[in-house]
Amino acid sequence: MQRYEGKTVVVKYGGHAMGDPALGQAFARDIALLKQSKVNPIVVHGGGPQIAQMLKSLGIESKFEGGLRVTDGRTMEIVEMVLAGSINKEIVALINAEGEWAIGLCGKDGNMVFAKKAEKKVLDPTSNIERVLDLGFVGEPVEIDRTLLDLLARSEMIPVIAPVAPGRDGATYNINADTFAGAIAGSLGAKRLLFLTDVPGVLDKNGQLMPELTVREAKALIAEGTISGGMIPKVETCLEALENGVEGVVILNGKTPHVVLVELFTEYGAGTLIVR
Ligand SMILES: Nc1ncnc2c1ncn2[C@@H]1O[C@H](COP(=O)(O)OP(=O)(O)O)[C@@H](O)[C@H]1O
Ligand SMILES: CC(=O)N[C@@H](CCC(=O)OP(=O)(O)O)C(=O)O
Repeated sequence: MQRYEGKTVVVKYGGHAMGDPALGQAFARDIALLKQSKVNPIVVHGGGPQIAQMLKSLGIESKFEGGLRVTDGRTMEIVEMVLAGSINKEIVALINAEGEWAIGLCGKDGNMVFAKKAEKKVLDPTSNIERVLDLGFVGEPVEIDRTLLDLLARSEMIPVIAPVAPGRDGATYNINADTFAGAIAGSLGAKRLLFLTDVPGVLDKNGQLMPELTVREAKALIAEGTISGGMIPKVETCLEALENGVEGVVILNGKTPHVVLVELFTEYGAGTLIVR
């Protein structure tokens, strides 16, 4: 445990890893245990499937471009309601039930994160011309003020953060939770950034877990197509976080009970560790 004492560990808790009450409780227990072990845990959560469900119940269709939710004004209201409201408070309550003091936040609180409208470019396969996608209120984090997080690190509180942030233009932006977690971890120079997803980690051509990867190896796996789909932006976020000063990033299965503790406190860990 000593290896992480006094160190910051950012845990990205994805929407696909949530839902099962027993798993949720095990996750909250791990986070509580980190705090009790003098580690500084910070939870950044997603909630893609839960947003989709709420939109559906309101008769609004979910639309994605390049893995990002096209977010008009009405959708942004629902995204904020679900992410910074119900999901955020659910995670806070789970951690509090383990005897700790969690505090639910989003980028707006304490002026923690400012975003700007995302400029996602795609190459049109037929014309080979690059075009900029208009994703509405999808943002990317551009300014992070660590004052509040530093204050909380010295307190009993565990921050639980939703990936919603204001822009200097007065709008509210929806940010991909992986991107948001990477930006927070980078700004704090975190010791570890853990991504809890729905696969054991990065798998090789034969579907076998790769316990450790360097930046160079990860780039090669993307180029040869072994890393594909949703794993591409996740690994790219990992590489960016490493460039920004995070010491190690791990992709692991959030559906395995107590995976956070197994990763941090056993010799072999649990998922794929990516290092510089
Ligand atoms: N080499 C690979 N190793 C593991 N998963 C991969 C790989 N290539 C593509 N994937 C896909 O990436 C998915 C994880 O990305 P994503 O669905 O975006 O995760 P999340 O919703 O947790 O953010 C896996 O479920 C898997 O289908
Ligand atoms: C811009 C964008 O796509 N934002 C995401 C934010 C939530 C998220 O990323 O949740 P997961 O981690 O569960 O996928 C969305 O609206 O779904």
